[in-house]
Amino acid sequence: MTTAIHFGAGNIGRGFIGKLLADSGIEVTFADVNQQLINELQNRHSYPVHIVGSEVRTETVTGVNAVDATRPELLELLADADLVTTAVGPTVLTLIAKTLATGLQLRFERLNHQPLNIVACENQVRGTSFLKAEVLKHLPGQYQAELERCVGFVDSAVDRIVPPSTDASDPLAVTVETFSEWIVDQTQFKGDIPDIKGMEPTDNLMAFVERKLFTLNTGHIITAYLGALAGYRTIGEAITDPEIRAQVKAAMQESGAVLVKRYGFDQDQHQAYIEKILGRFANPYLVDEIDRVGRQPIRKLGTDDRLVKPLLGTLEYGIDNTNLLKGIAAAFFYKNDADPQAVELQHMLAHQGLRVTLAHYTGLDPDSAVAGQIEELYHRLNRHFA
Ligand SMILES: NC(=O)C1=CN([C@@H]2O[C@H](COP(=O)(O)OP(=O)(O)OC[C@H]3O[C@@H](n4cnc5c(N)ncnc54)[C@H](O)[C@@H]3O)[C@@H](O)[C@H]2O)C=CC1
Ligand SMILES: O=P(O)(O)OC[C@H]1O[C@](O)(CO)[C@@H](O)[C@@H]1O
Repeated sequence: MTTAIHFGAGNIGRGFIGKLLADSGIEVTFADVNQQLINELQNRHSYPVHIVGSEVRTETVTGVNAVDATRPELLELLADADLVTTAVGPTVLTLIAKTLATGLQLRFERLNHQPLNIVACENQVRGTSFLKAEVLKHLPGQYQAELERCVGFVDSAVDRIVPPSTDASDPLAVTVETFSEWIVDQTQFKGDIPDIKGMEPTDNLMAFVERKLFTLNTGHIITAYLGALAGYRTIGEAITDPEIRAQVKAAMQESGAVLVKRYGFDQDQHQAYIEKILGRFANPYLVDEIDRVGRQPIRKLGTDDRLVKPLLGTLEYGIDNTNLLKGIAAAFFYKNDADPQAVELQHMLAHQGLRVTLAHYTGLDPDSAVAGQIEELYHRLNRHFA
């Protein structure tokens, strides 16, 4: 039987990747640091997934186990596993890299030369390649050739909206939308590509990664920041505001024009993809807090992330970008005392002003025309919502 270790028994871990693996007959062990989740999974070996859309149904995932990610038992499991997946968040990849390297060393010391594939399922362009670079920092030099021979680091794109569950009666319950898409780079596997229903191999991953991040995530973050400014609490509330919906749609069309130009997507199909995403944001059965989608604004303002990368594409191809610029301006209003990045952003903004803060976190030239436009839009939004 194929065995998989999945790092992160959170929303995507339980509601998406772990479920697909278990449904495909793979023996899944979740590795996490949340003791309550670990205990519940070890006791019950199963959990419910509420799938909500035009129909609502509950499926039960069975036959799963859990291990404390800080315990040596995990290393034993890594020494034998066929597949490792993660859904822990990009910042935690750096932390689990050391554990992975130690497990791989044990595997190689035991002369296990079976192929192992590792797939990071994060909102990050080529997150698995990033993880590989982190693992290599911790793996002694004599094992690195073996790693290249036997371990596939497979980049992927993941798309399913899974907010924290509102089912207070069960800590393992998870609520997911009907839609799901998991696309993996077929060129990076070692050995056979595992047969997992719902995992789609492609030889053109970057097109799909950028399509997802710079459409769904771009639209989502702009919904969150404009929604927060207008005083809404959830994405569903914000996207039903006609003005916000129109701006979010226009921003996705701006980034969409870049994607169509860069990857040759069919224009009409891409428009339908945008409409479908707007419908997903408005899913009345999902309670998705603006603070979940807006979290870590500094990461999201990064040069390669969902706001600035599409903007740079519009500059490259000479495409209109008014709504993307407005989305970036709106990010500077995002306040959340529980989010250290939101606090840091506001602190710098208050002390250094918009241009310097913008340039610092986005990499944009503070004297560029777009920086000037963002500043102007920032002041306009300030006046509008004052
Ligand atoms: N929730 C969503 O709708 C989507 C999320 N994603 C991405 O999936 C990733 C995970 O997101 P969520 O599942 O929403 O987050 P989450 O916070 O629900 O789950 C993360 C899990 O990782 C665990 N964790 C933290 N540190 C760990 C460590 N050192 N070792 C092992 N486990 C550790 C946490 O305890 C938690 O259970 C993120 O990269 C996110 O951007 C991608 C698509 C959709
Ligand atoms: O998980 P992140 O990168 O913080 O961003 C939240 C985004 O990820 C998702 O959870 C899933 O793609 C979206 O709902 C949202 O745009």
